[in-house]
Amino acid sequence: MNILLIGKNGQLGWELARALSPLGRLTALSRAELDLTDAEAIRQAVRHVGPALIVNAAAYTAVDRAQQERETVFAVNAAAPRILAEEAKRLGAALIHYSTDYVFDGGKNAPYQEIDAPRPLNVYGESKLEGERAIEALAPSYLILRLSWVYGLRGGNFLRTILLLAKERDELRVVDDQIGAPTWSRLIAEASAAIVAQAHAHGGIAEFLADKGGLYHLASAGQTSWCGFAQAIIAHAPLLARRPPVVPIPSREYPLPAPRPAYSVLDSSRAARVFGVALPDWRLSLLSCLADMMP
Ligand SMILES: NC(=O)C1=CN([C@@H]2O[C@H](COP(=O)(O)OP(=O)(O)OC[C@H]3O[C@@H](n4cnc5c(N)ncnc54)[C@H](OP(=O)(O)O)[C@@H]3O)[C@@H](O)[C@H]2O)C=CC1
Ligand SMILES: Cc1cn([C@H]2C[C@H](O)[C@@H](COP(=O)(O)OP(=O)(O)O[C@H]3O[C@@H](C)C(=O)[C@@H](O)[C@H]3O)O2)c(=O)[nH]c1=O
Ligand SMILES: [Mg+2]
Repeated sequence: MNILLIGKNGQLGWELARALSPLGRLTALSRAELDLTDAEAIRQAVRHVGPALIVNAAAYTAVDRAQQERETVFAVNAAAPRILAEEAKRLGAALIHYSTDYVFDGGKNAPYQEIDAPRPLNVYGESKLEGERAIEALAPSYLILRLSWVYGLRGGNFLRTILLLAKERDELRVVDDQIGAPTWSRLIAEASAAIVAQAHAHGGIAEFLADKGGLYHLASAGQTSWCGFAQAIIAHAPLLARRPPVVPIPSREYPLPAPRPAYSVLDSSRAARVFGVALPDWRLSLLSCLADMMP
């Protein structure tokens, strides 16, 4: 099976390149090799590879910068997925795409299900929702996995930021009124690969996802605040020379251009039921990830 992976240098893309490689002949492209703001380049790349499966791990993910760069954000997060959906349809290929808990407004106080109505608070979330809707409208065989608070040892993410700040600051001040579930990029990639691997028994990936695909939530079990996440990182990161205290603060004391949902825990039970993939509690995964920092 030919697999086309887009966004191979992102935190999730890097893990997907590893996790998907046993499943087929993988062509993995970086931004330098395929710029998703170039519609014609997307069509050419897909037609050149002729994949049975397209996996899109690329996105515009700078939530605050996105507020000022609406046009580029929508090109990458909405227009590009639309083109991928059109091309997947044309080839009879399956499309796997990732979305975010930031499609929700945070007004709920129980885990969000796939049937809950999205209402994004920021440009990033709006653009990701439009990308979802384009795929749902156009692709006959697709899987959209909505993720939350993705971290890993590579790329820009909250865990890496906290490890850097621990070296520089005597005290960290982190918001404790935004609740979600930190999710390790490696486990998302492995769960994605496990779903793809199930297609063998179901007549191929396009047939499998035409039947069982759709929109699914996939995040760690449990929940915490960014402050709770930061405290766990500082407590358990190996080889830290200093472990400064992490002080809880309200979001109003950490003003940012983009509003964020106060609550965005995802209910991932549908993915567990249909595909048998369920991620462990966020603390357990964090410990596995931190253990990976050891030489
Ligand atoms: N990070 C998170 O907390 C969350 C992420 N998600 C979703 O998960 C998916 C993966 O995100 P993640 O790995 O964390 O994000 P990263 O920001 O780590 O990676 C995104 C990748 O997309 C690439 N990219 C950006 N713009 C373009 C472009 N114009 N053309 C081609 N490639 C481009 C980046 O390239 P370059 O390396 O050059 O910058 C980068 O490699 C995305 O769909 C994201 O929306 C969902 C929930 C949470
Ligand atoms: C570094 C830092 C952040 N914060 C706050 C700011 C913000 O409200 C919250 C989260 O920080 P960040 O800006 O790193 O996280 P953010 O970019 O909002 O993360 C989001 O990224 C996108 C791509 C997603 O899809 C989401 O699931 C989510 O992971 O923590 C502090 O309070 N103190 C600090 O020292
Ligand atoms: Mg960020």
